Amino acid sequence: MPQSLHNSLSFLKSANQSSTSLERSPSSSRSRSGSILRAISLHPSSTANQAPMTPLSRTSTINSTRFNFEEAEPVFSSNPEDFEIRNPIGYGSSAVVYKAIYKPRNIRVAIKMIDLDLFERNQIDELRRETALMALSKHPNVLKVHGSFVSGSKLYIATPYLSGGSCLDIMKNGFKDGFEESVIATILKQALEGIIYLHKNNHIHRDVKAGNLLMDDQGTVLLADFGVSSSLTENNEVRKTFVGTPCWMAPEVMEQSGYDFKADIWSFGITAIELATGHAPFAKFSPMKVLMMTLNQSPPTLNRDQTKYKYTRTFKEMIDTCLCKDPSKRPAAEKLLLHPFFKQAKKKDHLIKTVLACVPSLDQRPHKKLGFKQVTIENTDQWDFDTAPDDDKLTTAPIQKQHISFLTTKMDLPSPVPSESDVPITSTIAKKSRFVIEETNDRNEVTVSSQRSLSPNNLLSSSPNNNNSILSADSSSNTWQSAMGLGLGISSSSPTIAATLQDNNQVKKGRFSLNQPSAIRTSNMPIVADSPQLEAIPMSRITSNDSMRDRKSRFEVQHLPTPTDTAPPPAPMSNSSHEIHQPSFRHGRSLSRESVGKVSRFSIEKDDGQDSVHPFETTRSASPEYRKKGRFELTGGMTTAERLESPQATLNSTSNQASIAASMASSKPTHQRSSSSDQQQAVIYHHMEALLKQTESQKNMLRELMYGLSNGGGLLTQNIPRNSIDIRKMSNSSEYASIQLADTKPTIQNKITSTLEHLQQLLATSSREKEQLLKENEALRKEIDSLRKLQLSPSVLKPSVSFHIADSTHDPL
Ligand SMILES: Nc1ncnc2c1ncn2[C@@H]1O[C@H](COP(=O)(O)OP(=O)(O)OP(=O)(O)O)[C@@H](O)[C@H]1O
Repeated sequence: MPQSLHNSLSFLKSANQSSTSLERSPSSSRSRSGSILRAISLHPSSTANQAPMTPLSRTSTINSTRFNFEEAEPVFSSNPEDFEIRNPIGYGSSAVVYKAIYKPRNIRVAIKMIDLDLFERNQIDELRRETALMALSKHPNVLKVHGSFVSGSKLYIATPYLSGGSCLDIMKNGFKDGFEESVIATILKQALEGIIYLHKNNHIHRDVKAGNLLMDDQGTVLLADFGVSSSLTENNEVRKTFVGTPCWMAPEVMEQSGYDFKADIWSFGITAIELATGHAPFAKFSPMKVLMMTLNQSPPTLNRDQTKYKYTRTFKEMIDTCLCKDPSKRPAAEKLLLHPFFKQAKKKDHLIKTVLACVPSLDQRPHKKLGFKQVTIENTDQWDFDTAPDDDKLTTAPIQKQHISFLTTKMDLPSPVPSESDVPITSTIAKKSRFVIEETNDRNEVTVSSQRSLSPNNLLSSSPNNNNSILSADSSSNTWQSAMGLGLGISSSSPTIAATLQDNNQVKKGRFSLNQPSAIRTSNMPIVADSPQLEAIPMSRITSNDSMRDRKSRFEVQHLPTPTDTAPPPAPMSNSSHEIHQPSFRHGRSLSRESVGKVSRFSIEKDDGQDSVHPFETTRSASPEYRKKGRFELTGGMTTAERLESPQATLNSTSNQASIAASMASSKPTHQRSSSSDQQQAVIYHHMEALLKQTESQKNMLRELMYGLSNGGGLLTQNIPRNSIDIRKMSNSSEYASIQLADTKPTIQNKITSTLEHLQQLLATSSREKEQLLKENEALRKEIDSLRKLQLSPSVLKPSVSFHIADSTHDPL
C-alpha cells in the first residue's frame, strides 16, 4: 500500500479513541471547521485533560450527553491480533462482513473488510471521515463503529454483531414477498429515528435501503453502512456527488443538480416499497434503465393490489409523500415520523416473534458471493473519461467538468459449505472491455476473467488471519496478478502461473505477449518450447513502461517453471479451533488512473465449464439474483448480458456509457438545468468522438493482433497443425467448440493452437462488433446532424439522443 494511502488511513487506528460524540459536533462547529474530523479536534472536550471516551463508554451514554470517563483505555483496541475472524456473514458491494471475536473481552463482533485497492484516494478520505463519524454515533438506531484498523490494503471495521442481519437478508431468508404492515411500520419507525439523528447532525446517509437496515436479536433496527454517507459541505450547501444505489437513488442525486437530506427521504420511500414487496421498484431493470425510468417516469408507488399482504391507504400515502420528485415537497424526516402510518408501529420486540423467529440465524443462512459494479460521478476539475489509451485521452470538454471512475469488483470468498450455487460463473462476470484469458495449469482449459486475481500467496496475505495470526498481512505482500484490468492479458489461474505473474501488476494497455522465463528466452522472438515440463501459459500484455515499449505486436511464449518451482497450494486456514475462511479476490479494474474505465479493450472468454474454475477462483456466482446491487460510487464493465440482467447492480461497463448516463441524467428536464442546447450537442459530439476513437483504437488493436498472428506469431503458427480450422470462417461458438484437432498429442502445441484459434474467433467477433459499432456511430452522427438542422429545442433533443447513445454503446466489443 502506498505510503500516502497508509498515512491517510493512519487516523483509523485512533478513530475509535475519539473523544467526542456525533451529537457533540453540532452543525455550528461543523460549519466552522468544514469537516467532522476537524470539528472533533476543535471540540474542547478533545483537548481537555480528559481520558478519551471509548466506544463502550459511548454505549453507556446512549441518548445522553454525559460522558463516561471511567474507562481510561478504549474497550476495543485497534490491534488486529485482538480480533479472531471467523466465517463470512455477508457480502456488500465493497466489503465482506465476517463474524469475529474480540478476544480480550470475548465479545462477538462483526468485522467489515474493505479492500482499499478498490478506492481512490479521495474516496478513502471520505471513508475515513465516515468511519470516524460512525465511531461517534451514539444513537440506538445507528450502527456504531467499535474500532478499525488497516492491514495491508484492507481496512477492517469492527461493529457490533447484529444477529438478525440486514432486513434484505431477512427477506431473502423467509419473507421473499415482503413483510406485513405492522412489521414494516415497526422497522421503518426505528430506521427513521436513526435518519433523524443523522440529519440533525448534518449528515445525509445517501444509501438508505433494506440492505442497510440491520436488526439485532432484540428487534432493534440500526442504520448501517457509512460507506457512502456524507456530511454536508461547510456552508450546508447541497452536495452533488453521484452516489447511491440506483433503485433507491433520488432523481436529484442522479441529476447531480444538487441534493440534500431529502435524498434520504426518497430512499426511505423506496425502502418502504422494498419491505412491502421484497424488492425495490425497477429492480429487474438495468441500472441505465433505472436511471431513465426514475428520471422520466412518475415516481414509483405501492401497488396495493399486487402485494402478498394487504396494505392500508395510509401506508401508500406515506410512501407517496416520500417519493415526490420535487425534494422540497418531501417532508423532513422529523415531520415524516408524525405521519399516521407510524402509529401502527409496535415495540421492537414485536419483530422477535414476527420476524426473527421465522428465519434461520445469521450463521445458518446461506451467504452468497457477489459480483458487482459501482460508479462514482462527481464534479471535479476536468473531464477524465479514462476510456481510451493515454494518447487518446479526452482532455477537454466544453461544458461541466466531471470525473468518472470505474471499477468492477467481484468478491469470491469460499463459503463454509460450498454449494453449486456458490460457484460463480466466470463468464458472466468477465467484462467485454478487457481481454484476459486464464488458463489452468493442469488442464487444457482456458478460463477467462476480467478481474485481477490474487495469487494464493496473495490470498494468504490478504487474509485477515494470515499465517495463523490475525491481520498480519502487510502491504508488500499485496501483489496482484497481471490480469488487473489491462488490455489484452491472459493470465493463469493456477498457483504457479499466478506466482509468475506477480510482477506484472503494472501491466497496462499495450502489446500482447506470451512470456517465457528469461532463463530460456534466447531472443525477443517468439519461442515455443517442447520441453514437457514447460507449460505454456496464455498471454499477458507487456507493461507500457517495460523495456519493450517500442515494440508492437510482439508475441512471446512464457513457460511456466517446473512444478518444483511452483508456489505451494494454499493450505487450509485455521485458527485455534475455528476455521478461518480464506478470502479470495478476483478484482475488477483498479481505480488507478492507468486502468480505470478503459473501453478499448477486449475480453476473451471461453467457458469450458465447471472444470475450468480454479479452486481459488470459485467465481460462478453470477446468477443475476445474487449479483450485488452496487452503489454508484465505483463502476466497472459489464457484459451486455449483465447490463441487461443485473437487477439492481450497476450503471455501465464503460466510462463512455457512464458519462453518457451522467449527461443523460444531467439533461433530464425534471429539474432546471443550466446547460444550453449547444452544450448538450457538444456533449453528444464529445461522446461520439470518444466512440469513434474507441473504434479506431479497437481497429488498431485488431490490426496489431492480426499482424502478430500472421508475422510476429509465425513461429506459433508453424506449430499449429495444418488441419486446424480458421475460426474466422466459423459461424458460431458451438461450431468452434466442436473442433477436433487431428493432432491430439497433449502437448503445449495444442494449447497454443487452441488459444490462437480462440483468439481468432474473438477477433472475428470483434470485427463484426466493430462494424456494428461503426454503423451505429454513423447513424447516430446522422441523427444528430439532422436534429441540429432542425434546431430542435433541448427538451426534444435530450431524450431522443440519450436513448440512441445508450443503445449504441451497448457492448462495443
Ligand atoms: N454488524 C453486522 N452484524 C451482522 N451482520 C452484518 C453486519 N454488518 C453487515 N452485516 C451483513 O453483511 C451484509 C453486507 O453488509 P454490507 O454493509 O457490506 O453490505 P450492504 O449494505 O448490504 O451492501 P452495500 O455495501 O451495497 O450497501 C449485510 O447485508 C448484512 O446481512
